[in-house]
Amino acid sequence: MNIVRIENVFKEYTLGTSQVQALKGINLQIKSGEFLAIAGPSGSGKSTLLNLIGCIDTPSSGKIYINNQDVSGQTPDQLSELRARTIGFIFQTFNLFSVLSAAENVEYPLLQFKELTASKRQERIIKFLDIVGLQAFAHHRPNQLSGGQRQRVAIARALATHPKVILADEPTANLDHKTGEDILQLMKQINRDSGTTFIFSTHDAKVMAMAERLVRIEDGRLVEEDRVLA
Ligand SMILES: Nc1ncnc2c1ncn2[C@@H]1O[C@H](COP(=O)(O)OP(=O)(O)OP(=O)(O)O)[C@@H](O)[C@H]1O
Repeated sequence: MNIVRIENVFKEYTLGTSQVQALKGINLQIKSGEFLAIAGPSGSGKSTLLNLIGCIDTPSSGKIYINNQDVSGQTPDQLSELRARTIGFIFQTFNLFSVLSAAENVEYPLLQFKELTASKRQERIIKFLDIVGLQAFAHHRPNQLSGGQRQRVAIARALATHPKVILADEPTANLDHKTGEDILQLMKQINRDSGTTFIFSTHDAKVMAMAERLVRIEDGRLVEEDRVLA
């Protein structure tokens, strides 16, 4: 099943009096369970594409289907519901709340789900901090954690809502090479164990090499047949 289907998508930004064509006719299908890298140089359109897939922004034209739902016809409330229940986000700057502990950061997105009791939330916090190897750091605040540990908290937070797709915009950009590789390995392990689809952007060749499928974007276009890596 295709968890993401993108049909002839264009995205144009207005910057002052000029127009920037960030995406120029993107077609892409992503199957449930894929571990996919979107690679390309700075300014090529990677973040724009991830923001569209994540329903943070809408295309200028073309269609995007997430989990077989056409997102263009949805109201802002429907989109935020789809986002909350289907998509997890990981950012290059981690985006953790500095005044909350690791456990509270993981709990935060769960608070919007009224059907989850406090004890169910606790179960998920313990489960996902355990998966990312941070059970001993549950009460630490972000400034008491290393960059790699902060990104692990962000991964646990993204997983906690049981999303179908995790979107990661340059998840290793602020990490040293070894830590970045460990984070990618962890994401890959979770992908294999849980079947969660991962879509991440990168311009780092070593990170691309760890993807199972690689799609290249250049100047707003997919520039070559995407290839499945060994
Ligand atoms: N909000 C915006 N307003 C105007 N132009 C924008 C906006 N966001 C992105 N752009 C432009 O769209 C193009 C694609 O940008 P995008 O951020 O998607 O690239 P990217 O591949 O993610 O780059 P990077 O690797 O540097 O993050 C660039 O030319 C950029 O300047």
